[in-house]
Amino acid sequence: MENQKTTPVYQVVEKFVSINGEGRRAGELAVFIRMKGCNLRCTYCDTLWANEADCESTEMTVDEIVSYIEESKVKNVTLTGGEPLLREGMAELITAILSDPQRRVEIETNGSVDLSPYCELERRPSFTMDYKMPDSGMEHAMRLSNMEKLSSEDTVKFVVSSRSDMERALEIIEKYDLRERTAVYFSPVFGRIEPVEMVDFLMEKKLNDVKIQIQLHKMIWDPQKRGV
Ligand SMILES: C[S@@+](CC[C@H](N)C(=O)[O-])C[C@H]1O[C@@H](n2cnc3c(N)ncnc32)[C@H](O)[C@@H]1O
Ligand SMILES: Nc1nc2[nH]cc(C(=O)O)c2c(=O)[nH]1
Ligand code: SF4
Ligand SMILES: [Mg+2]
Repeated sequence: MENQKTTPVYQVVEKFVSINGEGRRAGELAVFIRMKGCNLRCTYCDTLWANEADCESTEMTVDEIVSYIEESKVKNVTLTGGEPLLREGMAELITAILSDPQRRVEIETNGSVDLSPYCELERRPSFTMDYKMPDSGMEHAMRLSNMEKLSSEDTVKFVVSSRSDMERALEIIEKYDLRERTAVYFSPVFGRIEPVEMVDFLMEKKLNDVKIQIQLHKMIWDPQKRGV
């Protein structure tokens, strides 16, 4: 009995179907599963509520999450948070979701958690990995060994607040040859920087193969609205 494996449960703070407002599949329908809790505290986080210890959550098993996804009839699944990769049993959940060959799993992750265990899965999820900028206050937490784990199916996202953040992003892009490895996105911290300033930066630096993306859901709904 002592070695009996316990079934993992996941603390889910919200689940919903929407269009993906971010990343390579922006504009497509996706099912979102948002996990509670985060190890970082970015200055701009739009989901801080999900990281609070007293945030209400529902304990869900793998089977319950997969049933919810199945019932939605939506193929794109986004696991987010909080920080989804802090949870025990994430590999098990990803494998169960991907047992349907039609589905795709995208993981929004904060750059501080080792991606290796998930790269070794039989079907690998797609990572949208933030590299946290100086203005987030969390750059010190970046796990640089993740850079070499990224493939052409993944994305590195720089969520920038200022010109100096963009200068830093450019240093990182060049240092790790990111455009040769993976997709590279710049996204504005909502309301903190004018997107036109970002376009000007790309033009000034002749920065090819970098995409600017504004969170689409915040254009469609009230930017504070949850569950969309
Ligand atoms: C809420 S986080 C959850 C996943 C993970 N903790 C992370 O940081 O990647 C999802 C995405 O939203 C972005 N984000 C959070 N607050 C934002 C804001 N105010 N403006 C733009 N993007 C934001 C994060 O940078 C991240 O790419
Ligand atoms: N519509 C919508 N798309 C998203 N893509 C990534 C999100 C996230 O919070 O990780 C998100 C979100 O919160 N809403
Ligand atoms: S890592 Fe993600 S969830 Fe955590 S504080 Fe930063 S943006 Fe928010
Ligand atoms: Mg969000």
